[in-house]
Amino acid sequence: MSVFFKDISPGNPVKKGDAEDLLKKIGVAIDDKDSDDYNLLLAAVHDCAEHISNLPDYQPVPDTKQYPRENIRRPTQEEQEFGHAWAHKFLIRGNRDGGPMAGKSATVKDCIAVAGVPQFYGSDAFPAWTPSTDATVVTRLLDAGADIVGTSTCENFCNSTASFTSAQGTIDNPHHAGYSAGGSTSGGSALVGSGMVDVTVGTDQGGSIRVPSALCGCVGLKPTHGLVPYTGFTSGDAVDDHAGPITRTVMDNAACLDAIAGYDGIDDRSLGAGEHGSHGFAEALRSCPATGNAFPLAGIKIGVLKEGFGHDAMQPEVRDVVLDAVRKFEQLGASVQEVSVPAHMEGPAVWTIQQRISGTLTILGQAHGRRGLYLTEFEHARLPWTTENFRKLFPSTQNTVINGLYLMDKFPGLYGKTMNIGRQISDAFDLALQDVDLLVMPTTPFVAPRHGSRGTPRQCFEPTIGLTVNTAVFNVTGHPALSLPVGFAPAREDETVALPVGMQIVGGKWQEKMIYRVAHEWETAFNWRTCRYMAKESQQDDLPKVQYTVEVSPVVA
Ligand SMILES: NC(=O)c1ccccc1
Repeated sequence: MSVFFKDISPGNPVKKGDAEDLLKKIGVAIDDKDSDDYNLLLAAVHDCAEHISNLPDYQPVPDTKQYPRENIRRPTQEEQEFGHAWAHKFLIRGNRDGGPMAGKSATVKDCIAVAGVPQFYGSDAFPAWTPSTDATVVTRLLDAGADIVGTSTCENFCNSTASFTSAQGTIDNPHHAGYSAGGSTSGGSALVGSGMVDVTVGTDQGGSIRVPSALCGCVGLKPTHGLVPYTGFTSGDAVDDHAGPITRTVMDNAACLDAIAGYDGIDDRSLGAGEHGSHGFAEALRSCPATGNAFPLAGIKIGVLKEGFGHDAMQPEVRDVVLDAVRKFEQLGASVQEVSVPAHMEGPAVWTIQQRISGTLTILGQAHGRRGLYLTEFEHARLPWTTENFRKLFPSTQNTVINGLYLMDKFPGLYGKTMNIGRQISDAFDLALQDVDLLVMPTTPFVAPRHGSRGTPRQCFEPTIGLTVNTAVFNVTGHPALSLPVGFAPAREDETVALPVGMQIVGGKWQEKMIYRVAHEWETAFNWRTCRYMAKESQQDDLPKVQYTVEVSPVVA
C-alpha cells in the first residue's frame, strides 16, 4: 500500500475516465491532458481507503466486568408500558459505594450505546445494531450509583416530536391513552412521567427532550451545547445535538446532570464543559440559602418572552396556565417583565435549513468536521441506502433527506449564511439575558395532540405542526433550556381531558444553576398537579416591556 502513486496495488479498480465521471456529478471537467495523472492519484487514494478499511476500529472498551449486563431482552407485550415505551429491558447495577444517583433507576434513550444491547434508533430500515462500546453517560450513570434498567424507545431516527413514528410502535401519553407522549424521547418521558423509572437520559436536536417532557409532565433539561458529551450517541447533527436528563423533580435532574456533565477527553463539543464531577448542580440547590424564605427569588429578574406567546398555533389555555405560573414567580419575590426578542421568530426557518442540510449529511453517513467517537458499527448497519430500506423510514425522516438534497442543489452556500444568522439570534438572546436572568415561555404552544395517522406523508406531519416553535431555536443558539411542568390544560380535541403544560425556562450559556434554582423554588412552593386551567374573563397584560434586537452589521468588503 502506498499513499503515493508509485506502486498502486494489483487489484486496484480505478480506471480511465473515473475522475471525469466523478466531476460530472458537479457539472465540471478537467483538462484532457491531465486525465491520466488524476486517475493515477485516484487509484492511490483508493488504496489508502482500503488500508483504513482493513484496520481494526478504535472505540472505548466498556467495563462489563464491573458492570455486567443481566437478562437483555426485548420485552413481551405484558412487560411493555404505554404501548411500546421499552426498547430493551435489562439490568446493569450501578456502583454500590453510594453516589449522586444511588438508588435511582434509569433508562437511556434508544440512540445511546449500551455495549451488548441491540439498538433500533426507532427504525426497522436495517437490523438493530449492537454497540461494542458504552456511551460516556452510561459509564457515568453507573459510576454515580444509578441502576440502568433498559433502553427506552425513541422516534424514527429521533426525527419527530410525535410518538407514533417509531418502527417499534406508538407510545401513549401516561396521563391519557390515545394522546401523544411527544418525541423523540418518547418512551423515556412516558416511563418517567408515570413514575415507572426515575430518570431517562434523552437527546434533543429541536425539542426532543423538552417537548415530551412538557407533554408527559416531566422536568426535562436541554443543557448548554456541549455540557454533556455526546460520545456513544447516534448523532442527528453535531451543531444541534444535546443530551440531558428527564426526571420528575428538579433536584433529581440536577443530580443526574452532575453525574453526566463534563468533558470526557473524546467529544470536542464538550471541550468547554468543565471537569466531570466539578459542577455541583444538586449541591447548589441543597445549600441554596434562600430556600424556605418567604421570598426566595428576591433579586431575580425574569423576562417573559413576548414572541414565545405569539404563534398562530398557541392554545389560549396553555398561554393562561403559563402566565399563571409566571405570576407565581412574583409571589416568590422575583421581578417579572415582558421582553421582546424579534429574532426569536426567525428560529424555525433557520433551524429548518440548518437541520435539513446537516441532518441529510448525517443520515447519508457524511458526518464530518468533529473530533469525537464515530459509531462505525451503526454506519455499517445502515449504509448504503437502498430504495427498499429508504422507504421503511418514517416520512419525516425521508422528508429530511429530500429537503436537504434540494437545499444543497438549489441553494449552494446557504448553510453558511444560516449558521451566521443563527449566531445573530444567539447574540440577540445574549443581549436580552444581560438584563434579565432568565426568559420564560410555553415549552410547546399546545398540549399533547391525539396520535396522528400513518396514512399519507402529509397526515404523518399533522400532529406536530408548530410544536417546536419555542424549542428548536435554542438548539440553533445552544442556550440551556428546561421544561418545568406547571399545570394542566384541556386537550384541544376534548375539553374533559386534562393534559400537562410545560413552561420553558431559558438561561444564559452555562447558567444551568440559575435555571435550576428558579425551577426548584417554583416546584417547592407550588404543586403543579393541582394547577388547573380556569377560564377567566380576561387575561390582562400588565408587564413592563423592553425590546431587544441586534442590528445586522453591514458586511465590510
Ligand atoms: N431530535 C429532535 O429534537 C427533532 C425534533 C423535531 C424534528 C426533528 C428532530
